Amino acid sequence: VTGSGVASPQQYDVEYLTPISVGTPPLVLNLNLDTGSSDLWVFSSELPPSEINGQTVYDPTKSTSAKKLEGATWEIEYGDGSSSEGDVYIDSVAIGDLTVTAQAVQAAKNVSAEFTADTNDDGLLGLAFNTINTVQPTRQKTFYDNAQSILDAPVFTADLKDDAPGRYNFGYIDSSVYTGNISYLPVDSSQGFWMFTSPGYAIGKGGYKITEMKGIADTGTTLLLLPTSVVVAYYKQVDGARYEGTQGGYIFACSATLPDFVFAVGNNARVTVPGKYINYAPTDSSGTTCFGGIQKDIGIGFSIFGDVALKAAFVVFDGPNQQLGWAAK
Ligand SMILES: CCNC(=O)c1c(-c2ccccc2)csc1NC(=O)CNCCc1c[nH]c2ccccc12
Repeated sequence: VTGSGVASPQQYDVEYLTPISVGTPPLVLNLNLDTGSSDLWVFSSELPPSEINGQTVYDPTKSTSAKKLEGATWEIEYGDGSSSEGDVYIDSVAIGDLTVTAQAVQAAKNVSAEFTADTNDDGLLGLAFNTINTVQPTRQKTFYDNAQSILDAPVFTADLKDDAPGRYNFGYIDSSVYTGNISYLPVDSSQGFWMFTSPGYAIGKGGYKITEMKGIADTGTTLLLLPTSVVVAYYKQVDGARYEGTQGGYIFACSATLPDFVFAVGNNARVTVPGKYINYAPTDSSGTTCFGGIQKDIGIGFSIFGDVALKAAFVVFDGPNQQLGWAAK
C-alpha cells in the first residue's frame, strides 16, 4: 500500500497543511505533518468554544469507529511556548489511499492561543520517533509506525516547495520529483528526532567550511536554526543585516540580496538553500525590514533544518534503516 497527500503552504510558508481523513464517516482535517514531534493531536469537540476559531473539530461521539483509550491523557509543549493537552481515542486515519485502522488520535481539551489563532490548522500529525510521544500512562505509536507493516516500502518522503503545493508520500520514492542521486545519512534517533550531522557549509560563492552541524530534519519548524558561528558568518555577507533583540533575530532591508546557503549531506553531496528562501518575511506591514530565514539555534542543543532548508530538497525518511536521504530537485 502507498499513500500521498498534498502539502499546502500557509502564508510565508510558515507551515504546510495536508488533508487527512479521521474516523467514520471520514472527517477531513487539515493537519501539519510534523517530523519534529510524535503526537497526532486534533482540535476536538472537547475544547471550550473560546479556544476554537474556525478550525474543523473531531467529535469522537460522531465517529462509529472511535474507541476511547480509557485513562489515557497527553500534554505537549513546543519550544516556542505553544502547547495543547487532552485525551485519546483509537480511530481510523487515512492519507490518500493509505488507511491505518487503529491509530491513536489525541483529542485536544485545551490548546494555547497560538493554535487557536492558527485558523486553518486543525492539528498536528507527528512523524518523529514514538519515544517522544507524550501519551500517559502508555505512549502511542505514530501514523508512520502503524503504517510501516502495510507500506510497499517502509519510508515516507517530504517534497515541500517555496510558496507552492508539495507532497508527502508514504511507501514509495517518486523518482520523477528529484534530480541526481539520493545521498543517505545515518540517523541518531536517541532523542526521538530525525537527527543527522552535516560536515560543513558554504555561503554563496564562498569557500567550503568544515564545521560539524548536528541537527534534525523538522517539517514542523519554519526556519533554519544553525550554530551561532555559522549564522554570524552568513549575515556578515548581507549588507546592513543586524541582530535585533526585540524582533528575536537577524533582520535586514527587504531589498537586500541574500547569498545562498549550502550545507553538506555526506562528504560529496550538497543542498543549496537559495538566498530567496532566506529572505523570510517582512517584520511589519511597511515591508521595508525583513526577518531572516536563518537564525541561531541557541538553547536548543542541536540545529533545526526546518522548512526553509527542507523546501530546497527531496527528503527520504527511512525508519527501519535509520537513515535520511537528501536529493536536489
Ligand atoms: C518552534 C517549533 N520547534 C520547536 O519547538 C522545536 C524545538 C525547540 C526547542 C527549544 C527551543 C526552540 C525549539 C526542538 S525540536 C522542535 N520541533 C518541534 O517542536 C516541531 N513541532 C512544532 C509544532 C509547532 C509549535 N508551534 C507551532 C506553530 C505553528 C505550527 C506548528 C507549530
